[in-house]
Amino acid sequence: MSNITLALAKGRTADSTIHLLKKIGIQFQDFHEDTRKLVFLSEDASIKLIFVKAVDVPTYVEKGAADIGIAGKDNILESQADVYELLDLKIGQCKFVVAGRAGDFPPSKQRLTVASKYPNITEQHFQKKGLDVETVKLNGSVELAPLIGLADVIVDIVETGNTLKENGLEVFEDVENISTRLIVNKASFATKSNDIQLFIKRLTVGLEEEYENHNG
Ligand SMILES: Nc1ncnc2c1ncn2[C@@H]1O[C@H](COP(=O)(O)OP(=O)(O)OP(=O)(O)O)[C@@H](O)[C@H]1O
Ligand SMILES: O=P(O)(O)OC[C@H]1O[C@H](OP(=O)(O)OP(=O)(O)O)[C@H](O)[C@@H]1O
Repeated sequence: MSNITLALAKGRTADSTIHLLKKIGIQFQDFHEDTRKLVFLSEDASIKLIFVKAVDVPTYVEKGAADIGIAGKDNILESQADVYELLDLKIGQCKFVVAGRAGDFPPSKQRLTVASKYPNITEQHFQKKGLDVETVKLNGSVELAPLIGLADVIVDIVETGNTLKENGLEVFEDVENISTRLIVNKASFATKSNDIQLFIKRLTVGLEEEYENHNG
């Protein structure tokens, strides 16, 4: 019987996460890149995996529908979920930045309008700086906002920097480093302590091995 339910983010980090789990001996036989299936049982029957939209992982874990979640720090921060964050899997590394039209920093305005997929992170960042901003929540293609006058700046993820560059934008300020993290439901951490600690230990060893393989 499976003891732990693990919510895993669909999308660009899923394959690397599945690969890491495989390395520590947790395999899902019927999992493949294009699957439409949402629930999987590991071959050793120790883990039930639910495959959910990245932004929803913290919700599943906070509500206890999953004991453990693997998701980006961006979605964990934005959700403000009351969960334990216990491990950095170093997958999906990127960063949050404030960006805008090249050469336009600081925009000559009293109250900035900021477009972002992440309104909570945006407001917290500017609040810390003592700046009152108007936040416009978008669901994608955020880089468009400063180009057509919807916002003065954006708060978004940058990985290679290609999207900013191709749209004539530049980084004004770094906000936070992002990577894939392991989160745990607070009640599960108490009631399933042994199973969860063992899982974390196996993952930690797997990550150390990956690190050693990459660094000679
Ligand atoms: N270049 C990147 N852009 C966005 N997210 C990235 C990038 N590189 C790594 N990530 C990480 O990958 C996670 C999942 O990203 P992905 O774009 O697949 O999900 P999503 O945001 O739910 O997708 P969608 O854009 O379809 O809503 C992010 O939460 C983030 O932690
Ligand atoms: O620095 P880069 O390597 O160019 O990556 C950053 C881009 O990738 C993400 O967008 P995504 O592909 O998720 O599309 P979206 O605009 O629909 O969110 C992010 O929101 C940036 O737009």
